[in-house]
Amino acid sequence: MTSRPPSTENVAIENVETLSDNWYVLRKYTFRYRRRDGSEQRLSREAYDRGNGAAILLYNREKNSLILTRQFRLPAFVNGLDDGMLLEVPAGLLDDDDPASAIRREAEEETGFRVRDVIPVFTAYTSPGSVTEQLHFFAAEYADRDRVGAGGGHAGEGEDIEVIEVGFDEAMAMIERGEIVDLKTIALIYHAAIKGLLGNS
Ligand SMILES: Nc1nc2c(ncn2[C@@H]2O[C@H](COP(=O)(O)OP(=O)(O)O[C@H]3O[C@H](CO)[C@@H](O)[C@H](O)[C@@H]3O)[C@@H](O)[C@H]2O)c(=O)[nH]1
Ligand SMILES: [Mg+2]
Repeated sequence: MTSRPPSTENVAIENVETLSDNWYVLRKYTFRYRRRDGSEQRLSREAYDRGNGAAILLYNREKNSLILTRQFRLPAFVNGLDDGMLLEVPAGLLDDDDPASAIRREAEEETGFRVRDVIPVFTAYTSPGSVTEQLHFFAAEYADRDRVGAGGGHAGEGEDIEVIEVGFDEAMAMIERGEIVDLKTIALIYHAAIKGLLGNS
């Protein structure tokens, strides 16, 4: 996020306080907000800034399949996800890369697949009431020969990522059975269905 807060004729940020700056940054913003009826309110809101990210649907038309990752997610674990193991499309933070470069890097680190052409699908705020993150969604076709490594992520950073190839029909059924419960993953699988990337065999 930019260091200088934005403003409009209806919103003026008056104060920014850093509440936590440990791994990522939690800030408290105090701002004047002009309501639609013209009256003004002074409000404060907290926003968690962990940077922006990218996610990708890796799909294979011939096999009618896609690549998912499975890893332990502490926030989901402490909020009701049985053993904390979450199925997701490959995804990661941009760090200092542009979205397309970042998702190529993350796809290879996490799954071992080196993808060439990545197609931008859409960009969306993942949790706009509390988290600043914008997530860039991509799709790319993969083939077995594109696998150049085992994936798995960075063990030194605590990543322990299992790579799973799933049939499209099974992935749709897993959403319905509540076995795929990650929103970015559901969004990309539904995108594949709606656009006929998979499932139209
Ligand atoms: N030490 C420490 N490490 C952390 C912490 N939080 C995250 N990490 C480490 O930071 C790295 C982040 O990995 P990425 O692959 O870049 O990000 P991600 O966690 O997969 O995030 C992706 O999925 C998120 C959830 O859907 C998205 O929010 C995000 O945009 C991105 O797409 C991982 O090695 C993770 O263990 C923390 O509080 N402490
Ligand atoms: Mg990741």
